[in-house]
Amino acid sequence: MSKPMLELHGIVKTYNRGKPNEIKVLRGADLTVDQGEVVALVAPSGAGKSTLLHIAGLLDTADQGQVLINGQDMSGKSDRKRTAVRRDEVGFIYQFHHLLPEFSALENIVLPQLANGVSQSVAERRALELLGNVGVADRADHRPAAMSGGEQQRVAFCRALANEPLILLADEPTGNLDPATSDQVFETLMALARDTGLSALIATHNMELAARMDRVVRMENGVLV
Ligand SMILES: Nc1ncnc2c1ncn2[C@@H]1O[C@H](COP(=O)(O)OP(=O)(O)OP(=O)(O)O)[C@@H](O)[C@H]1O
Repeated sequence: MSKPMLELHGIVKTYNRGKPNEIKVLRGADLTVDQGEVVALVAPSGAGKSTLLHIAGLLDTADQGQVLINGQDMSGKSDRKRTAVRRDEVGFIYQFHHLLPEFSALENIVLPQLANGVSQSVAERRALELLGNVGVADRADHRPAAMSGGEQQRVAFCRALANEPLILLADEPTGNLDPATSDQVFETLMALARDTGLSALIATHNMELAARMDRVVRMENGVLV
């Protein structure tokens, strides 16, 4: 039996409501991602992929509609509750990685674990293992500014997985990567889905990569098809 991990029901989002520059980005988007399922989200630039991911990841709120995470309806929940669910159950890879510039790659992956009560030694071991999976263990002591864009992206991927989320949301996670590295990150993701039941929703412009995921959904005129 498949278990829904992320459910979006009738998500509506309008920016600049009532103003001349009003833009209706989401007009009733529905989506279910099951446990262990990796779904590609494909749409032209500006269609609303980031908006949808931010709402799904509880970083933003919808005007209408419901977001359920692991069966739990998050609509109307307090900020405190939403923050706790986001921290414990959701991993997010931003379009622009948002690594903490004053900390090393390792520290960027250790810190969210410490915030979740994991010990320093366990957190470091996990961070190094994650970095190793995507071929950047030798960059563990580098700060983001001393890494290439692709290396930073891979560190952001590891950070998103640091607290063993149920759901990974990613905004163009392989955008800066060459084909071989992109493949390595992708294979790591698919192995995690297979072995740990991680669910993922991945926005991408890379159609070849999208076709290798379990399912592709397209955003058209503010709905998912
Ligand atoms: N905070 C905001 N205020 C007003 N308009 C916004 C805001 N955020 C996004 N938009 C607009 O909403 C639309 C959807 O933006 P979004 O970033 O979700 O698209 P996207 O599909 O992720 O694009 P890309 O592939 O280029 O990253 C765009 O027209 C954008 O200009």
